[in-house]
Amino acid sequence: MTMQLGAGRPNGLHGTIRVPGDKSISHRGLMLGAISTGTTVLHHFLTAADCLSTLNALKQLGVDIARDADTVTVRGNGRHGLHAADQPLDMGNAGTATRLLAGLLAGQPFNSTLIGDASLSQRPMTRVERPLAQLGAQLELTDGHLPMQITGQPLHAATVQLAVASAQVKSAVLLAGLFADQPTTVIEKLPTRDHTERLINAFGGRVTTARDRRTITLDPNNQLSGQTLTVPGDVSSAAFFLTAASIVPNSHVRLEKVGLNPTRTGILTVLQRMGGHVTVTPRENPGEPLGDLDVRFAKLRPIQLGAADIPAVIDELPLVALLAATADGISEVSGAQELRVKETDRINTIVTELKKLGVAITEKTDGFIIDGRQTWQPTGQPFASHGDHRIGMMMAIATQRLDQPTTLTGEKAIGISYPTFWQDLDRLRNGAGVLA
Ligand SMILES: O=C(O)C1=C[C@@H](OP(=O)(O)O)[C@@H](O)[C@H](O)C1
Ligand SMILES: C=C(OP(=O)(O)O)C(=O)O
Repeated sequence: MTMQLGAGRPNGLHGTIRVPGDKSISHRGLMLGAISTGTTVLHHFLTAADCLSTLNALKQLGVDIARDADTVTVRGNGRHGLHAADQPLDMGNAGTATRLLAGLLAGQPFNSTLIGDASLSQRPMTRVERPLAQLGAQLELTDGHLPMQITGQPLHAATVQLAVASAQVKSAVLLAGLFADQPTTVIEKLPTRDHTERLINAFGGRVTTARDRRTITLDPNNQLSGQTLTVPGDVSSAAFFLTAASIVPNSHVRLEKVGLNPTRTGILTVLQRMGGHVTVTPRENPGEPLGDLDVRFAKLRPIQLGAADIPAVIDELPLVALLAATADGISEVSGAQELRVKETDRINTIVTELKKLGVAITEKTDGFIIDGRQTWQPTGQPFASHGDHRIGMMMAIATQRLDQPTTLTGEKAIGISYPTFWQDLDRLRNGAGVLA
């Protein structure tokens, strides 16, 4: 499918939006609700394809879940209440859902099979199989990938040192650890998003993080109980409009009620370091930090990012590339080899798409180098998502700087994480609720 995109607006993008709920928190809220006693209500749940894969898988496991617009009600089955599914669980495109569920299902008294779409079936699963095996889990992969057969086992305590900086792997071990006989400790390579830790505690569990921010211990001895919470806006979705307003002249955009968990806000640090004009107004919120972001067009400086910077900005690196493509100098991103195993090889798809804009970008094994001083000279080739939601949205944002219409193929992928992306973009193009 090909979509026509209008030329950028000379007056830029204007207005206020509230982006949909956080994808990471929506997945986790469902899973923890499912094994809690009592009812969990998630307001501002992300009703995108990835989170619906989690919702449907949990229904297949015997959980009663009702959805009314973006409010989801989960009637928890308690710690020992999940049932075997009679069909394989189809995780669609969702890496997070697959890895977290692998952890949750490893310690159940029944077997499960996980499958996924073509992209997910190429993503590495040994990264969860190995650490979970240390707790006694039995996962059988297909040449390191999906389909995954899980033979439910009683799990035991372990201290697990992770080989990759991945919140998905950490969370898989913690969710499995909820079903182990003794406390589980996970030692991360670098601190990664801590939504699982915060949410387990919010549901009445007990997770502690040492001062090094990398050593996390879970005590499995508490029954979780259902909660009512409002999912913060997804900072990874807000990042598209933070970028748009920063690179399209004359823009001024406000993003309300965005999650500002410091393990996720690398894009704000990047924008500040590049000389972007962003103001953060925090709001009171239990559990997860929240706030409003006000952003205006700015002339940007180049930036250098290394391995330690990557986890807090991992999903926003396509946008870092786009920001760098407008900056007054040479930017470099290193230590980002994890991008090669996302929905696409994102290093390759970023480079391929930005080259179509005439951007001076060089591919490295673990990142890219971009000279933003060169004027963009679009080649006229249609832009492509490559089936990757974040690549499709990055290019839709890039075209807001162009003064001619363009086309995008594979736009359907955007529904994986941001089904209302085009409405929000149109709203800002039309200057809805214009700001001074
Ligand atoms: O835990 C999560 O919710 C996620 C963690 C990240 O993956 P890794 O932890 O594997 O890097 C991120 O890319 C993904 O979009 C969501
Ligand atoms: C990498 C992503 O998601 P997942 O790993 O859950 O497919 C993403 O949303 O950018």
